[in-house]
Amino acid sequence: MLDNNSYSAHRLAELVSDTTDLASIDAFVEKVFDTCHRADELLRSYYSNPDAVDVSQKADDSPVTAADHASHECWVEALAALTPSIPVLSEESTAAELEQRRQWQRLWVLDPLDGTKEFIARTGEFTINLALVDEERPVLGLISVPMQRLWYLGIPGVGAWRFRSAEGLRNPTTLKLTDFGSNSGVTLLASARHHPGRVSLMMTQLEPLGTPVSRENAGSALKFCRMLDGDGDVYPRTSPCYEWDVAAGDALVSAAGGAVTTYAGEPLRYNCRDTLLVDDFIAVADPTVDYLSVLADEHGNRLVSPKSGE
Ligand SMILES: Nc1ncnc2c1ncn2[C@@H]1O[C@H](COP(=O)(O)O)[C@@H](OP(=O)(O)O)[C@H]1O
Ligand SMILES: [Mg+2]
Repeated sequence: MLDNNSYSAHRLAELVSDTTDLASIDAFVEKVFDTCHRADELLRSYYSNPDAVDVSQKADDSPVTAADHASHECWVEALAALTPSIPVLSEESTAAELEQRRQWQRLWVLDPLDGTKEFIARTGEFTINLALVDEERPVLGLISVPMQRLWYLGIPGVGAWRFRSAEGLRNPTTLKLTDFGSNSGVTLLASARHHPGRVSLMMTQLEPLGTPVSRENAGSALKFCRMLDGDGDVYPRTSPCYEWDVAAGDALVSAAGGAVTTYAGEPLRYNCRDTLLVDDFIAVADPTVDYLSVLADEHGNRLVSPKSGE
């Protein structure tokens, strides 16, 4: 599947070189997919048995369920076996487990269940996000969509693909954002929960770049997947979110020829601050379109803030 001869593939091979018995990056990806199968099954089994979901509130008042914890345990155990020297930063890691994280140059960034509110509300719009980060940048991103039985894998500099989980590594669809061409309109990606006033302000700002401006809703990291499917042009984030919500999508969109940047046009950097909240960002399918000229000011600040439009 992969071009194992490219520079990025060699670099990735080096990064995971403590993995034993793996002849190629394909073999490595296959092992990751084995775990994905198991975690997907776990999430689907909780999803079909709401009585077992057991919702509680975290310190930041966001919900967490038995499904988040089960997926976390599944991944942490599998990644420890696959890449013993690469630590895991998960949404469900404890503070003690993350105490040394700023010293980690290379790490897995995991959201074992992104879209917990959607999972509880039974919209099906939840994902698993996994990224391998090296020196503050993602070098591999995987988003699993358990209810659609799809996996999206991106390796910047190598490529991006969508797989049907039933087929594993066989018959991937290559994802190239440039293949979709341009039409006259602009489709903005947002969550159904995102504030309508804020989203409509941004839609008005986008009008100089093409009309009609339309909105496509998708929860959590599914916004990245919709962009990779050719169903969205721009995903400007207006509300806070964490590194595990974004790192895998960043790798995937970049690998497919799009871009994810701050509002100053800089790449996002991971695991390099005390906070795990990610910088405000904008993901775009076509980096030649100057979205920042209408969505940011000359200092690189977004024009629509979390309080705008309320
Ligand atoms: N006020 C807030 N602060 C930080 N992160 C937030 C937030 N509101 C939503 N999020 C993040 O956004 C994710 C949902 O994405 P979206 O808003 O695009 O649908 C949540 O993922 P989890 O469900 O994994 O907690 C959560 O991490
Ligand atoms: Mg989560």
